[in-house]
Amino acid sequence: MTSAVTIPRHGGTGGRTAVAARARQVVKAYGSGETRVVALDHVDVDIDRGRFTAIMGPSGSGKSTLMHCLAGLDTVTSGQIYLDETEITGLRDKKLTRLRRDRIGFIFQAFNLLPTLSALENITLPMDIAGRRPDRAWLDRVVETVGLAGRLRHRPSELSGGQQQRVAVARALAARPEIIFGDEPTGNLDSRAGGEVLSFLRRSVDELGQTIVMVTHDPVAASHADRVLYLADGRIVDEMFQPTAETVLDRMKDFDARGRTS
Ligand SMILES: Nc1ncnc2c1ncn2[C@@H]1O[C@H](COP(=O)(O)OP(=O)(O)OP(=O)(O)O)[C@@H](O)[C@H]1O
Repeated sequence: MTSAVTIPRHGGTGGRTAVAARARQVVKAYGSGETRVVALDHVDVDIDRGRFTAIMGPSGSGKSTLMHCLAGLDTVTSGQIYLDETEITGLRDKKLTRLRRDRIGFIFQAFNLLPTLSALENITLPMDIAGRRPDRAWLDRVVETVGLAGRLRHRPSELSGGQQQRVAVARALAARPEIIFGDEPTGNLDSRAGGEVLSFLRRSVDELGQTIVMVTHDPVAASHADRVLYLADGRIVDEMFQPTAETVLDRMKDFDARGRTS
């Protein structure tokens, strides 16, 4: 363990608010007239800092749209999104790009690693681009947390899918973003590799104080979260704290029985 690193704990928010991100009355509509689709219908949500939140719901319910709007990857039709105290809706492109680069981390289903770079070079690439010097002690801690020590000189093609996604997780964690968004981060992995990645995400919340929001279809993946939000037809219709795979699955069946899912 490296003692030089300050580890924020639950409750200790480092002077920031206990809510990492907020959506207020967010509407996102695509198209117009007959083809208009309301993907988000007046969504209000607070994302707690230092917690792991999963977003679930049937196909087309608005999960990715909500994540993209919260992360400033997509604009909203109306309403506001805040990252900590910064309202990101209304920020101009340049400022938004810088905010995403400096304050938000992403993990996608496709690992998006550069094939010619080593694992370590991939991990530090976003910081290199931003001209930021990686905090060595933090980087060591992250690499240790995601279990990559000994693999750092390997190229992505020399790593398994699970290891590649762990590099992507380390890349997201290395810059110490305020919040990490994951869109089906284990969607391309078998259950064992997926389980490993999920436990590293869990550890990064418990041990590094990271805030994570993850879209998933998988009750087992959702069971690693502290809280599950359920979307249906662009609205948050339910939530669950301290989920287990069984309780999540039961809740999904319940929705099915009530005809709320497609
Ligand atoms: N670029 C777009 N143009 C038009 N409609 C869109 C666009 N993106 C999403 N939609 C629509 O918005 C709704 C919500 O889509 P979204 O991708 O957020 O759902 P999801 O819950 O993430 O679905 P899935 O689980 O299938 O990925 C859907 O009806 C979808 O067809």
